[in-house]
Amino acid sequence: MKSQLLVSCRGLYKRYRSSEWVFEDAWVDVKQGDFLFLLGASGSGKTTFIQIVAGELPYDRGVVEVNGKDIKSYGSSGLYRWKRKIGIVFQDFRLLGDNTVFENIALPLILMGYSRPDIERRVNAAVRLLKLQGKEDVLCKTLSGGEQQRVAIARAIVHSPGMILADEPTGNLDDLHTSIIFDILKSLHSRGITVVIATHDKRLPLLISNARVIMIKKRRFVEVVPVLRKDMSGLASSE
Ligand SMILES: Nc1ncnc2c1ncn2[C@@H]1O[C@H](COP(=O)(O)OP(=O)(O)OP(=O)(O)O)[C@@H](O)[C@H]1O
Repeated sequence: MKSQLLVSCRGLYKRYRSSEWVFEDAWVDVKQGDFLFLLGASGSGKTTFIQIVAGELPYDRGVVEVNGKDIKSYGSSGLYRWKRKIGIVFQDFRLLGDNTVFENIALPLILMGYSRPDIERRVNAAVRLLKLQGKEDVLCKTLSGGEQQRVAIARAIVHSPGMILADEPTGNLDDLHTSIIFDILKSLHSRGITVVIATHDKRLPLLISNARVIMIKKRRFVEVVPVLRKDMSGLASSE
């Protein structure tokens, strides 16, 4: 069966105001069921790409199709429906420090108008999945970095998105916590969720068999086929 294309990015150009191009004629796609790593040096455009796919950032030229339709042609209600299909783990977590773990995870459900019993059921399931039991009433600002990371993932998946976009989901974590986060991401992927991970850490794709690896090089996307993965060693010198 042919995999469905979730994201098709063709000839993308993006720059911020009058600065240098971040993307220049960049092409990439994300298929349903992918476990995809987006690798690139700091400043190469990983966060920019995630924000464009999430419909949060405009771009200059090219086509970015999500679910078969140019994201620019979605009205506000179409964009809202697309956003409900995805979950984003932000690089800086974007948690509300003075709110509890439960409240933070519940936030997207409240905004989407879920009923109170549904919110409780879904948040409790996410809490169990992310192994946050016992922390529900703790203020987020008092959590460790690894715990905050897990809350950020729980909040991203609580509405059962079809795709999760995670920006440096293991940045600043030690190897043990990195492997805990990856076990969780693998488990989400095995439930059918498409996973896209942006990272500068070229060791991470080695944790997942059959992962797709896309590198950002010279303002374009370059797919690294498994047999050529030794090319990833050149990441540090990429632009
Ligand atoms: N709001 C902004 N205004 C102006 N320039 C920006 C803005 N956001 C990002 N940039 C620039 O765009 C380029 C790509 O940034 P981006 O954050 O997408 O890279 P990144 O690969 O995610 O980096 P990192 O790994 O350090 O987070 C960088 O040169 C950055 O300075």
